[in-house]
Amino acid sequence: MADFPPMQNDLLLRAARGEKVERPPMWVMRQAGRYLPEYHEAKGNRDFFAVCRDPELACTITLQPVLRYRGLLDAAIIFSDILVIPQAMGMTVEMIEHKGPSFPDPLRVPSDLEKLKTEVDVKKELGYVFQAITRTRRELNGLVPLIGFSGAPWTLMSYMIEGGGSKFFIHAKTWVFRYPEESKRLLQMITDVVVDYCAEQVVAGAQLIQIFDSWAGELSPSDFKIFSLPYLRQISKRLPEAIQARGHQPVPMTVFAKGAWHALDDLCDSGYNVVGLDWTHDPADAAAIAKGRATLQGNMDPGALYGGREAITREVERMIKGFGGGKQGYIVNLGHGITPSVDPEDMKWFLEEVKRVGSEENTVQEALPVTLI
Ligand SMILES: Cc1c2[nH]c(c1CCC(=O)O)Cc1[nH]c(c(CCC(=O)O)c1C)Cc1[nH]c(c(CCC(=O)O)c1C)Cc1[nH]c(c(C)c1CCC(=O)O)C2
Repeated sequence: MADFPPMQNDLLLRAARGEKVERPPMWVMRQAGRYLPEYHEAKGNRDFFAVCRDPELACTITLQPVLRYRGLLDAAIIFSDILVIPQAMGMTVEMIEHKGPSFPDPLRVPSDLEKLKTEVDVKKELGYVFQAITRTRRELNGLVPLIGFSGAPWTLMSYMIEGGGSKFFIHAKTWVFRYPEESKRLLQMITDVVVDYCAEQVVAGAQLIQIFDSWAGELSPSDFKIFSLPYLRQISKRLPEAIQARGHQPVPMTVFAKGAWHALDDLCDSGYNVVGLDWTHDPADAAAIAKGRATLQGNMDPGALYGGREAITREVERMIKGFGGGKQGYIVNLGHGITPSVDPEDMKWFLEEVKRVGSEENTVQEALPVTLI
């Protein structure tokens, strides 16, 4: 077992486990990316997936926001992409500048499932991710915990069928409604790979795993229960077992099902320590539904970062107070990834304001008259 440096800041891990903390930990989805000039400098004109496959470069880029916002960010998230799983399953994925991911040969009919590998050796196909994780965990030297991640089965299935981003999800919806059994077969194939992939990330040094179901909101509430939730549950049940089978300790797990506001109650009982929220949730309403069953993570509208300092301060205060001050069961994040045109100084202001407001003594709960508690 790898021997990593002791942690200097484990706020994220304690909050994820539901412990009381001095202030809510904070990190930002897509914190390593295009809004940072140093990202463009490190990437140069290399292909996006070539950068993902270079552990040294992936490590450098992962550390960039943590070093720039030193003392503010409480976690690093490994620089990679959710689409490395379709690649490991035998599909070609290209990242096209200013357009996004593109699959030249997507799955269009059920017989296309035969094109996928039946057995995926994640160590062989995705070894570069594990190397990047181990290297980054060492380089971090205990500064903050390192988050590993995977796409959720439904989101990955959608990409594999659509062949890229989509407006109407014509192809993915055709599968859901015309080929439900074959859809479930594909979801199961992906789930099996996700479990192995995440377990190996933990073996390599990841200290928390987040599952991104970025397209969960495309499913109706009843279809979410059929085509997404069962597989998310399978992951949260099987992943700790898979980690233990490899002789390691399970780590906290986060589920982020964007757009699935209707499923919050179910997600709080789905075996994850943390439930990520997008900005369409009202913080106090979400906390009332969660009732302490899971730590909540989120959820400022990423667009508020375009609003200037006053707007950022207002939104940070509203968010943290809405989550009851955040000293238990809460992790600060945006409601989705930070966008490429955000000014890094505005991101800094956001983080500083979170630290200020999150460190305040008077949380909503503490301010309640003693007789009410
Ligand atoms: C849906 C999804 C993808 N990738 C990811 C998701 C889930 C999160 C979400 O919903 O936003 C996850 C992801 N992608 C990336 C990370 C790195 C770690 C981090 O969060 O800092 C993470 C966690 C790097 C990236 N992934 C990508 C970039 C930009 C690549 C570039 O042009 O340099 C980065 C830094 C490319 C990517 N990758 C993907 C898309 C749609 C795109 C293009 C459009 C976009 O950037 O939003 C698929």
